Amino acid sequence: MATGELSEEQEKIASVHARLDRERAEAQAALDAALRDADEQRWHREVTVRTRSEQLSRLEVAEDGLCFGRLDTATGERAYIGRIGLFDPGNDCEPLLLDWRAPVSRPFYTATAANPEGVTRRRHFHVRGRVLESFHDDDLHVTSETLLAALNAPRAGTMRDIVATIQAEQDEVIRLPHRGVLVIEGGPGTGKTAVALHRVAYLLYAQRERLSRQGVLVIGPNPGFLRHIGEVLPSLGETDVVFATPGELFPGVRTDREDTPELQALKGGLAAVDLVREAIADREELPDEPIPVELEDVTVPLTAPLVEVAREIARASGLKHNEAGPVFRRALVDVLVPPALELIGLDWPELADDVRRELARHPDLARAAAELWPVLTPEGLLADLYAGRCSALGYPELHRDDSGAWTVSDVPLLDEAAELLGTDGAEERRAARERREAVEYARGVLHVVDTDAEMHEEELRAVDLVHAEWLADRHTPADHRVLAERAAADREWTYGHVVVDEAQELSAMDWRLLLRRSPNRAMTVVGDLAQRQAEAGVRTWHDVFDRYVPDRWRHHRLTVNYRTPAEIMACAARALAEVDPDAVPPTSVRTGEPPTEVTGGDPESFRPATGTFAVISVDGPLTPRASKGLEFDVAVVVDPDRMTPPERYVALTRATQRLVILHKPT
Ligand SMILES: Nc1ncnc2c1ncn2[C@@H]1O[C@H](COP(=O)(O)OP(=O)(O)OP(=O)(O)O)[C@@H](O)[C@H]1O
Repeated sequence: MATGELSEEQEKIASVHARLDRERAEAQAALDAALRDADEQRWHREVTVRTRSEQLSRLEVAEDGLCFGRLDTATGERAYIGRIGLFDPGNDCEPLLLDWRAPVSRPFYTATAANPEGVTRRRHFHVRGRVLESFHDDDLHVTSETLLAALNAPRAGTMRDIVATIQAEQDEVIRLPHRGVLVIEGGPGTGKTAVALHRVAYLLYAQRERLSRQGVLVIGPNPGFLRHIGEVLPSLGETDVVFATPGELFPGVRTDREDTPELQALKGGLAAVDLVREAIADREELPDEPIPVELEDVTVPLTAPLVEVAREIARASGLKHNEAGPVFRRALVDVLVPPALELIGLDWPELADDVRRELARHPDLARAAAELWPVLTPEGLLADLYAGRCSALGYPELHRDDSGAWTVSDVPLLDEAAELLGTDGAEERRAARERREAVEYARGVLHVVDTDAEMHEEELRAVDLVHAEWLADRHTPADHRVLAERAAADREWTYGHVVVDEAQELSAMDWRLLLRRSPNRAMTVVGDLAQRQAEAGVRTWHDVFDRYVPDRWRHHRLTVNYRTPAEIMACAARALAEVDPDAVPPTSVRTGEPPTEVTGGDPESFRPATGTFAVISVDGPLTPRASKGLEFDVAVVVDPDRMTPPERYVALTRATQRLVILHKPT
């Protein structure tokens, strides 16, 4: 590495930083101006402030490792690759720095000696702050020095982005143009999570307009995992992403309580849809005793057979339970008219109309309708089911004392119930009323404007140009919450893209819920069937996706292990063979030290002076289940023989440097 060349490259890096500084100053000035501008309409100002703040934070996070590579091509071109794209306005907007996601940057990740894609040199920069310490050129076929340096470095508490070292097999998946469900499968440490997150960043770049309107949902198994991966996308400047665990997918509920494996299996199977249907049907009741409805002259008994006829009419309407409530009530009136006339003893058509009117307004009948066909909420329905109704339905095992203390497996059931119950229309009626009022108000405003000034007939008037509906829309305050907040609070929100990590753990009912959130079926699904710990989880990907996207799902396998050195992987491979004798373990890219096996002693004694550390044991502090997707420089696995084979496989593949197997003395 010649000194002259180093200072030439340093100059280049300084110039891209200078450009970044200028863009930041411009964005800051625009933000300050928007904040000062009191004349601008409030909603307009809020939008400008938000857009500028987002732009500013994107530019700020790009600072760290802004430019990490250079590509030279056979045609004599030279391009610098970085975290964002920067252009030179003084030079016809020539690119100064290419965004890593731009199509022209692709050969930086994919060129090989066998297929150089026109690349003659790939250069990696090692930058600290803004100072270029060194660089090296790789010869397009050996494992890059930069990759090994990144993999050998001690881990921070949270996952980092890998933009500077994405490998060719990973790049292919990150940019795959597939529009349906993409299943990425691979053993532990093959970079599935890293790839899925970089795919999100890539899609946000390639389809920004659509995805920033609809947002992206990323599902991870538990809050610890979400914390672990939570920094990757912000470090790439992306924020329109909602992160959630399966226990947070029903608005208003947030839980990490687990049912027993038996209950998870019962609630997770598709038969649970019928269970929810039965629970609703159970609330469309017949009276034990006839209910007296007192009319002016006679008292008519509302008997079970009459209610049954009304119930059949309501059910035959095909409407959801809550939406069919008014149908049931009208049917009750209809079925009561003939017995009422019989009791009165007269059968005049006009009298029938009077009786019908009286019944329709009758409080006894309204009360009876509300009891026999109540308006139900998903939470109320399931709480009543678990509190006792489950026994009569043949599921006594569902009973629990704290019926409203939701578990993760209740979440898709609540969502199913919301689907089957529908709304009672109150929300829609309120929205329609507010809109009517806004239009009325706008009409009034237009009327004032129209009559205020004296005008000639041929002159254009406000009402000729502006409709009341349009004016009302302009003044209805828009919802300015950030997308992530709006989406997370709305059960009917549909996302532009859904990513599911540790997907092997999700039940059939979880998938039903998630596919509702993704009507366009644009999903990236990441998992490893050999690591499945949940009883109700995925057995084969065909089971899940043949049902929903028979010809729009693709399976892609990653085979290289970037986390665990070969010696540790060889030990973990024995656990893998117990899970599935035919499974092929991933190939480690690094070698390291063999695992240490000891009997007795304090796990804490293995804690390294620096770097991350965990003790994984069925009794905690970190259980195999909670360790899913995480990694540590040093991992102590306590009594692996007490774990199930998939638990053991997960626990033994968490270490990046050193694995200690500690047997408790018997
Ligand atoms: N190209 C790469 N450059 C640098 N680091 C990488 C690269 N690919 C993966 N890694 C690192 O390898 C480690 C394992 O990656 P990741 O957690 O995504 O694997 P995984 O397949 O999701 O594992 P698991 O199945 O155990 O959840 C992470 O530290 C990740 O940053």
